[in-house]
Amino acid sequence: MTGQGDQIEIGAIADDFTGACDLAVMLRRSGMRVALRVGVPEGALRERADAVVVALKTRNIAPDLAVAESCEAARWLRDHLGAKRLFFKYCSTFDSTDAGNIGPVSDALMQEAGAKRAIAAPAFPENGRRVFMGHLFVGDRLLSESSMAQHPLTPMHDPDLVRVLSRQRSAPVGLIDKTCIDLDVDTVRASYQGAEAGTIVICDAVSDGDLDTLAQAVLAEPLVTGGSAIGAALARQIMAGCRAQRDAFTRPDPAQMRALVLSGSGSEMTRAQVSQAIAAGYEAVKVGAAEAGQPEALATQVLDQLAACSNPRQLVYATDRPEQVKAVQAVLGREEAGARLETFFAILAQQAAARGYNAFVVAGGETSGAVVRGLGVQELAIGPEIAPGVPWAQGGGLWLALKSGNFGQADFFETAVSMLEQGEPA
Ligand SMILES: Nc1ncnc2c1ncn2[C@@H]1O[C@H](COP(=O)(O)OP(=O)(O)O)[C@@H](O)[C@H]1O
Ligand SMILES: O=C(O)[C@@H](O)C(=O)COP(=O)(O)O
Repeated sequence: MTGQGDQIEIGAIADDFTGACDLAVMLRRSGMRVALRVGVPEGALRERADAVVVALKTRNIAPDLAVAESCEAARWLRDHLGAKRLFFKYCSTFDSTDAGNIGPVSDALMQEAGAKRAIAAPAFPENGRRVFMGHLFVGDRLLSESSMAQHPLTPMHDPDLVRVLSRQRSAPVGLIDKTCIDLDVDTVRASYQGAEAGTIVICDAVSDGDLDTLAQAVLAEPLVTGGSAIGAALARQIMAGCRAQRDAFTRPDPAQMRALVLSGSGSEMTRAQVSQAIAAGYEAVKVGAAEAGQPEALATQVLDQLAACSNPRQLVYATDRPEQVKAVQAVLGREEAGARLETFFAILAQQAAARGYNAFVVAGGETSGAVVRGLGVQELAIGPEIAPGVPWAQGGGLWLALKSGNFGQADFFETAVSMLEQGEPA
């Protein structure tokens, strides 16, 4: 497809790091060469790429800061790379609060892209996130009845996405529902183009076929917003008939590999994954927000404890039941509790890398953002997919698997570590 000096097909801005990896690997599936940059980038792109994903940590920061960083990234993608279209990646469970940041960032990116309207398509059917009549389902439950209602930072209590997004922006929010998607691409496009200027249109999708219809309808649009699955559908359209590209990912020498699993996610699936790893014999150290007030000392203590054991399967986790998390938040405050643990994991990763660990499996979006920043990794090459939406990635001499809270099966940690060890084909 495109080469150095050419325009890139998709310039994407992700609101968290696991989401960035998710999007990158979903784009890669169609044969695109994907580059992932950490933080607001500067300068030129060194590698050849069809799509570039900028990983930001803007999901839970003040809306004006999220807007400023996202716009800066958008300008880089447009002005330096000539991105043909912008893509705003947020969570397939629409993680946000009434203050934002999906609404404010989408509004600002519409302006940057010169878009009259934009779709909002969070559905990720392969991971059980579907939108029907504007309502988001996780598996067979409405969003508000799923474990997302208990999320430590963005508890989701309303499954009606038109209502959710309407609270985050003053311009209109529309809906293209499944009955429209089931007609044909032209009808979907006409419905989208008929929406009043400034509208963000929530889009139903219960299958990848629905997302393909939507992608065809908005292929020429300057901005698309949603989850990684609509990104993958766009990439399928763009890459139809093109030859798959090889990417820059290489595996570690198995003899040199030292892995550490870090879990700061409170999500239901991560809780199952932590339990399974402990049951499978991982050396597991639990940390809490109270003792994370002294992050350097705690990190040293944890690593000393791990160094004293001969078990190569090692896990450090803050993951706990929602009641326990709420109890700690009641004392420290939601933000302080989360920030303390994120700082701890960032320092722990730094210290671990200095002691020779070179492969990190990290559970949790905010946690992954903190860890990657702590490690100072600035760009990642995307490798093989461990589970839908979770790749191994390589950068700064390290290998990273950044897992969204609810992604992967119960044995994810062992699957990830053994996959890298055994050198499955990329
Ligand atoms: N035991 C705990 N007590 C308080 N906060 C916690 C605890 N465990 C994790 N957290 C915080 O909850 C947040 C989880 O967010 P994140 O890492 O994005 O996970 P997920 O991907 O599951 O949403 C982080 O800020 C983390 O520091
Ligand atoms: O779209 C998704 O579901 C993921 O890519 C994602 O963003 C999940 O967020 P975290 O669970 O906070 O990592």
